[in-house]
Amino acid sequence: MEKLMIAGGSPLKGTVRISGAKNSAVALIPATILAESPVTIEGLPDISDVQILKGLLEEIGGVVSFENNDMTVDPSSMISMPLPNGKVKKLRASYYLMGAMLGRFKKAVIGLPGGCHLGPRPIDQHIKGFEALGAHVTNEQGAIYLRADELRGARIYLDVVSVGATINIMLAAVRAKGRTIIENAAKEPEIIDVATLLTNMGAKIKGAGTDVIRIDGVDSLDGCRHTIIPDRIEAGTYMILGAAAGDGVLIDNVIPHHLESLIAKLREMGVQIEANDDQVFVGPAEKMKAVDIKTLVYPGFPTDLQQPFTSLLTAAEGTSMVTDTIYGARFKHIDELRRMNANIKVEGRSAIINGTVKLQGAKVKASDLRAGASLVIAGLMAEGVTEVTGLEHIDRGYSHLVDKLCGLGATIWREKLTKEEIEQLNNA
Ligand SMILES: CC(=O)N[C@H]1[C@@H](OP(=O)(O)OP(=O)(O)OC[C@H]2O[C@@H](n3ccc(=O)[nH]c3=O)[C@H](O)[C@@H]2O)O[C@H](CO)[C@@H](O)[C@@H]1O
Ligand SMILES: C=C(OP(=O)(O)O)C(=O)O
Repeated sequence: MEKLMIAGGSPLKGTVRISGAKNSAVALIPATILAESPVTIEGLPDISDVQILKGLLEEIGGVVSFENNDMTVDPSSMISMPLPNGKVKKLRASYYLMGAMLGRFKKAVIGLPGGCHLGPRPIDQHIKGFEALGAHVTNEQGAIYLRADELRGARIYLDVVSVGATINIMLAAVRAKGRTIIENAAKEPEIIDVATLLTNMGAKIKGAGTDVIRIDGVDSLDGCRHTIIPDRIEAGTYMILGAAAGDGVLIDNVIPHHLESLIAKLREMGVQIEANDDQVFVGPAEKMKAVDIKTLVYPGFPTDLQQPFTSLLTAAEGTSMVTDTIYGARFKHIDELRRMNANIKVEGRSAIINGTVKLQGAKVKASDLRAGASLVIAGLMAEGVTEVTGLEHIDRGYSHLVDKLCGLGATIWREKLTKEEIEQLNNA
């Protein structure tokens, strides 16, 4: 086990290259199950979620190679092995094995997923979709059992706009007989990315990226090559970092259109932002103004950037309010930021941040992935040394974080935890 050591205060400068999108990667990899021949996905991020999914595909008989960020999956010998426990609980996106295996084998047994603890994260809309397609779905001792004699296209209205349910239903429906219509679908860029891969495999999908997706099922899907989109959340994290502790940071390999809500908010604070086709420059701000943000489904402000943004707001002059309408309890980072001298109150679904304060280095713990990102940003803004534990969360979603930050001039390194520190963490 390791911790991150951050000596704050050195202004960050230079260029950082963004990796492939985690939330695409974790759906594209299971989608390969649906093909009859090898699929190559180029530009995957080096994160633990990708490694775990690779292991899961191997457990069901896939032949997988992963070199230089490109993964080739030969799914031809896969079988519908039950995956009730173990690795499936280490990440959220193992739920995509349900849709993909149901689509290909018409049966699957998958344990309930893990992922960030952000309050309740039900999968009722995924199950509603599978049932509408003709699957019989039961929950037995924490594992979801899915079985269908045949999948038939259906009209499915999502009661909640859900990224996971939209993609999962799409994965199963591409191999159903007839037409499926998903209404009130999520519109995140990762959904378009998955639809692009499936279309290249031979699927017939229209409307991905809008709130109505039409899928005409096909009998079989073939292998293909696909290049993943850049990670808008990783890019957004570095943009926030550039504003919080930067002296001119160029973010390379980004689709600025995916980050319009963040760009608008940073500009409102007084941060200088210049965007071109695939780069965003974040310039230094003399003084930053407090702003309010409310997380919404895409293209609204992403919940996954709410926690990193909160750290930035500690340096803004005045009172800011952050409201998370997607995950009302996504505030576990706040206690840790308070340890670092932040002046933040949580009331219901909102955090109220009073600035400006100078953050102070402290020993803090990442409770989830983006809490980790918020603490790293805070550590780089702070006076003195910050120690961040809970790196297993950060490693789920940030490829080569230390190397990328060192490349921008940060003083940050990983250190092994001592026996005493491990004991303290286990007892906390
Ligand atoms: C692997 C992945 O892509 N993770 C992302 C995905 O998570 P995930 O796909 O789990 O998030 P959803 O879009 O499904 O969740 C949105 C909201 O709907 C609720 N809900 C969802 C499904 C359901 O069946 N029933 C239900 O009530 C959730 O509790 C949440 O309040 O989108 C989230 C919202 O943008 C992001 O924070 C996560 O980074
Ligand atoms: C919540 C997140 O991830 P997951 O859904 O994989 O837990 C995230 O990426 O911020």
